[in-house]
Amino acid sequence: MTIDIGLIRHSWLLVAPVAEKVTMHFYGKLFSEYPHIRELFPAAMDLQRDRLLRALTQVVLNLENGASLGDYLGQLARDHRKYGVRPEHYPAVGHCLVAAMRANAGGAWLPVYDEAWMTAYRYIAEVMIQAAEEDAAHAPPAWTATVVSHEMRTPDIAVISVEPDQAYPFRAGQYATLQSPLWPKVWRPYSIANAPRHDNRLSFHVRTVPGGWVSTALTKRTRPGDTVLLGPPRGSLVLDRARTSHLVFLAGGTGLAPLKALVEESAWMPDRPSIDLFHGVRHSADAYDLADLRRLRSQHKRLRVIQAVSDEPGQWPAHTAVDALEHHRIVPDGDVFVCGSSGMVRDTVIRLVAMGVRNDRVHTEFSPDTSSFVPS
Ligand SMILES: NC(=O)C1=CN([C@@H]2O[C@H](COP(=O)(O)OP(=O)(O)OC[C@H]3O[C@@H](n4cnc5c(N)ncnc54)[C@H](O)[C@@H]3O)[C@@H](O)[C@H]2O)C=CC1
Repeated sequence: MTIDIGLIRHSWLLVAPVAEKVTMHFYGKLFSEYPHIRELFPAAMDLQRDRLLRALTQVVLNLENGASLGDYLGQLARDHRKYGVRPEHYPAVGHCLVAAMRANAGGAWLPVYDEAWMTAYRYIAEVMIQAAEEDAAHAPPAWTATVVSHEMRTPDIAVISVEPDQAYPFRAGQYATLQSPLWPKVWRPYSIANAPRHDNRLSFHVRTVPGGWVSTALTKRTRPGDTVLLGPPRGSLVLDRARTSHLVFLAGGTGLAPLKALVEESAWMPDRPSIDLFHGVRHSADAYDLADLRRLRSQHKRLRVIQAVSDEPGQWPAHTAVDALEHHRIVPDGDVFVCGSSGMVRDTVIRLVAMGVRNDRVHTEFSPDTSSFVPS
């Protein structure tokens, strides 16, 4: 089948400015015409709507690039298995999507756009159904994991270790989506804070987000012996083992989690890289992982850990992780990994590039179906 990329792009330009209206219309139509599909979704749909928008944008932007579109759709399909999506749901979604775009294009929608989108959608559905089937041959849609330890390290940061009920293959630096039984169908991403271990355990750094359902459930209402659900591992914040001699890690708050996993992984490499890990926190009391970082430093002689405190008047020099990097006059000559809030990541990358660090040496997490990596 040939997808008419020109028609898809042209029609997308008509609806992109009213994309939110399109998604509202889409879900309204989907749930009224196919009520059985409603039960796959959580009660509150706000984040879900955003995800659809982002997924559609990714598809439209990547139509020429078969390999990257295939990878993206494959990941989307594997991740959607945990929602209970089945092949028979795809035609309903395609039908409602095209109808929602047509209805919101201000009368400018042409019949040829219908055909172009249905052709593209059939291709997307085929790729996703096949990827989900292949995945089902060796992995469950989600893993049940038992909480084995739950430590409140500060009044609002918990370090939680879980043991999945079956093997959970992942790479250091990746993240998983978590669901608490207190909020069925609501998933939130958290980085896995350790490299793969023989006992299969995973640890997560969770800060209570005010009003955040999952983060509050995990920090305040979860205890050892409880279970959580884990979606499949995702993300590309991983080490390229071939080119690691000196690494700089810049973490903001609980953005430390994936970088700690990378430190652990590199500690086991035959040619251990030297690592400068900068951990930025707002107040000294937020340095929730000092004891573990000290333990890591004793195992990894080429690891340097520098804590930076940004919001304490009287502390000098008051700084963020990247301020501390400059203060120590370290000029990164290898890969630099940055993880924290989206503002921290954005501003840190700007500073790094201004310092002369090459763009392709800077690694950040970008989750394609969330605007930024925002647990809540
Ligand atoms: N828990 C996890 O597994 C992961 C969390 N994250 C994200 O990391 C963030 C951590 O948040 P919190 O722990 O509340 O820490 P936070 O956002 O309060 O601050 C941590 C540090 O980042 C600095 N910072 C904040 N904005 C900055 C900016 N624009 N430029 C430079 N530095 C800046 C602060 O001054 C502080 O030193 C959250 O946005 C979370 O979504 C990211 C990946 C994994």
